[in-house]
Amino acid sequence: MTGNDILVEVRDLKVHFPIRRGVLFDRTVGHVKAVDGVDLSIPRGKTYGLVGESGCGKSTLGRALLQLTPPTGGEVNFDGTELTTLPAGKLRTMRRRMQMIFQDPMSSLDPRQNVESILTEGLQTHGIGGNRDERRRIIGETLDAVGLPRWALSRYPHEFSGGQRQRIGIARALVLGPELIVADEPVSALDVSIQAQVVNLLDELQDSLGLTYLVIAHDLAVVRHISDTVGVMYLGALVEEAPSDRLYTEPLHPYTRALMSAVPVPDPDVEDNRERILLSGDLPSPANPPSGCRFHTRCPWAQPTRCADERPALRDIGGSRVACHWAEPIASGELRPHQVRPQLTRPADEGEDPSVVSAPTEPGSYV
Ligand SMILES: Nc1ncnc2c1ncn2[C@@H]1O[C@H](COP(=O)(O)OP(=O)(O)OP(=O)(O)O)[C@@H](O)[C@H]1O
Repeated sequence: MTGNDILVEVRDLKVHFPIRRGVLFDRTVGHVKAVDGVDLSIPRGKTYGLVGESGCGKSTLGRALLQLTPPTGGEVNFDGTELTTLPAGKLRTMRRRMQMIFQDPMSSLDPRQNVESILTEGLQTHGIGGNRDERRRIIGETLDAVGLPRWALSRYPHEFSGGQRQRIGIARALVLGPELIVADEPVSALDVSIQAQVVNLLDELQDSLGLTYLVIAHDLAVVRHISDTVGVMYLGALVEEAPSDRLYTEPLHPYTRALMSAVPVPDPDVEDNRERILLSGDLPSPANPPSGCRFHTRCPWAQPTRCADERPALRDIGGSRVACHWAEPIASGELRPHQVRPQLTRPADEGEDPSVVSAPTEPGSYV
């Protein structure tokens, strides 16, 4: 097995949810294009971090990858098997190898089941562990792996802290011996002090068990340290994908640059002088995405040509994949962001906060 052995390959994946209206006769009046043409691959034993703001389609992509939400189009290949056309019975068998960890362990764990029952359920469903002793052995090893004591078995989810509950969630996935784990916001419901422990646990488990991860997070800091590759999503599509270090040190897509510029830096001197990129407007609706580049309505570098009418493909630029027509002149500084004018949000005599500025929305020019 090599680092380039691809475990998961996603091609042109689409998930379009129908928008239905009508009381007597249901009719489809449009579609929410939650995922709209995503290509990505994850080598075995590696971590792919997926980031982007709320509503950009991260969770839907994770669920579609595991076929928990049926894709509308595209392909998902898992270890050589195409999942989108797999008969239901075979897909159920395959599920053991692909597990999910959720954001809020409290809502994903049944409060009426104790830990032993939670962990036994999956083993029984998949016919793992021939008898009670064998199942107990597997469960005991899994508890050790996630750092939970044996007495946890007889306890219920509400008797644990948030961090311990997430360990139960991880144990529930792990007990089946999966190869791929999709972790959807695995630490965002936890106290900051606990987040690092859970991230470290995921890291250790990957090392000891050779797991492959898709880690979904809106927080760039969470994925940075555990990801080998990071993909940035905007309105259902990847806008940039790069090796983790490179993405953070050399973001190329204007949206990635804006996300990075919002992350505070601990060094006060750097913090005072760092570039901050303001995005104008809200995230457009995935039911009615902008034409051309979906980011052009908020992009500080948007140009009068191409951006509004030509959807940029993800293309290779020195080891990153970037979906921007103007990535090279932006990176070189030849193309500059539109100036952020101090434009007050309310008339001056209404007691406004003069520090509040908004970026202009009209496209600028090549300078
Ligand atoms: N079952 C569904 N039916 C209709 N629309 C849906 C469904 N699930 C998600 N969506 C819509 O798809 C879009 C993407 O949602 P998704 O939850 O995948 O985004 P996300 O990036 O994971 O956001 P968050 O971090 O808030 O979960 C959103 O506009 C959401 O409202």
